[in-house]
Amino acid sequence: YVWPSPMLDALEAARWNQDGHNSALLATFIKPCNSDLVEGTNSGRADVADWVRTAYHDMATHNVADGTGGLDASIRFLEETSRSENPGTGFNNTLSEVRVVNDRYVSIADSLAVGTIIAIENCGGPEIAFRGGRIDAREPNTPGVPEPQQDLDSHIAAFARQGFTQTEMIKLVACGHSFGGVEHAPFPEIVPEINDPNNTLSVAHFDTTFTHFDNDVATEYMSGTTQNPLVVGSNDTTNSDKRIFGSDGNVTMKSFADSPELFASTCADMFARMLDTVPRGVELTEVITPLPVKPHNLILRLAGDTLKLAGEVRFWNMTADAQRTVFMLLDDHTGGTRNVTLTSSGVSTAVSGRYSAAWYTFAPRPSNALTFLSLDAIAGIKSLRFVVDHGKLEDQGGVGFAVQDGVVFSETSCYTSQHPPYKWRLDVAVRNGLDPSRVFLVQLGAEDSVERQIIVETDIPRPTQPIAANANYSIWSIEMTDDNSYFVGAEVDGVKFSGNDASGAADLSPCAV
Ligand code: HEM
Repeated sequence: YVWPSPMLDALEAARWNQDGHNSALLATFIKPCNSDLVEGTNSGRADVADWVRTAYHDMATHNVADGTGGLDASIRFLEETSRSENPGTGFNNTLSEVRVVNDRYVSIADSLAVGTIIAIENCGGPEIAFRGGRIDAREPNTPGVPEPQQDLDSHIAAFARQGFTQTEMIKLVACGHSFGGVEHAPFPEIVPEINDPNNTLSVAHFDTTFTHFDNDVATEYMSGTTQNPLVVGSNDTTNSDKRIFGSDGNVTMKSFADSPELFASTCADMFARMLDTVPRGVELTEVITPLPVKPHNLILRLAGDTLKLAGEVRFWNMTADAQRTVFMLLDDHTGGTRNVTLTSSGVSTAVSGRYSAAWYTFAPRPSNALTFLSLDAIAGIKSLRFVVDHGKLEDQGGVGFAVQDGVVFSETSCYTSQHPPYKWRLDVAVRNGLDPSRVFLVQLGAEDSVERQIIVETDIPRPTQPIAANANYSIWSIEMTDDNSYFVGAEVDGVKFSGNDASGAADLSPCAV
């Protein structure tokens, strides 16, 4: 895709900025892979396993016939987590963690999907294709998660309802049960208390490497050494993995035991299918691959006769190198181009360090604070291009990286009271000649009644008399009386955009009296 595209940019960031500079912190929960931030590292549980199981239980309500259910974060509803098919604390723990990437563009369901992928990839697993665009359910789905005491026919029927054949059932269960195990508290009939200080919740694991993705679940099963509590449990009624794994005469499990590569590639496909099982009518995006060059968190504001620009750019598949030179070319509205040398600001990694990305800040010198580049407000700015080591021009195939300077936050915004009753004024600078059909504010972090982040827009009334900010911009103002933060947005020729510059009473200077 072509940058900027707010939703794809946000999904791409959640997916690929996994660890290090500007990462969304998802990876910190599963680093190292035996961490369980809620239950504790010696609990016998692990966040990676909880996330994978949560994704499956959320999806497992899907019905291919009527299109209901699927990966839609309906597992967040108490009505679902209190069902006997969903025992344990793992679902709530998972949601509280993966929601760090949930925002106005990344649904809770997308957070669960991307969290599951990042967990698997960083704990020994294969790379998994991620698509975004899941829509969070408004209400619980119909029950239908398989349970261990059910017979093989019920499981074949349940997976068929979810859209999977019997062979795919064997594959998906083996892939999932590469992680984690069965915990005593929710399943006392399957697992006794173990009384082990390194396994305080008494979890009987599916294989000996329960925090790491590998084919041990299959090799141990085929060699007869498995301790999988759903295979060798003392009560055969709950030995569902035994029935499922053996249901094709062990053909699938043998192929997995024989080839770790086949197991990994099969699981990459099966996990992607699981995560992409969504209610009918939901349209997922293309597979989100990393943009080779990606501007990040651009902030543009007007201060008198200058436009102030801050931001960073990320170069994919690049490691840190102090000798490297990176230039940014800023093309303005008058045909002029300014050349700025950028400063390295950090490195991020993805997929357990398989990929690195180098980040550069637009700030003229290293600084902890937001340091802005000052641009002439009359010439403005149209787009950015980049050149690394005097080499190839990075301009997205000629279109450049478009920057909108038509509607920006104005630093004349100010407060009269930063405490209840709040009183402040948000000023937006609109470039003369742009003629937006609307200028509005977008409330940061707004949620609807079922916790879905939503975009709440407040229109700023068009001024009856233009108030000039300088020769090229006029001010649109709105009086505010709350303590929320807002982005500035506008609609021009039917196209909506909104900035990254959030402001509230707390961010402003006092109004002149
Ligand atoms: C017939 C189908 C299945 C049955 C009967 C089943 C049963 C179970 C049971 C009883 C547990 C223990 C949960 C606990 O102790 O709280 C469990 C854990 C788990 N299941 Fe399944 N499962 C099935 C399919 C799947 C699938 C398809 C996946 C994912 C692809 C999956 C992933 C997991 C994971 C990762 C855990 C470990 C959770 C943890 O340790 O916190 N399961 N499963």
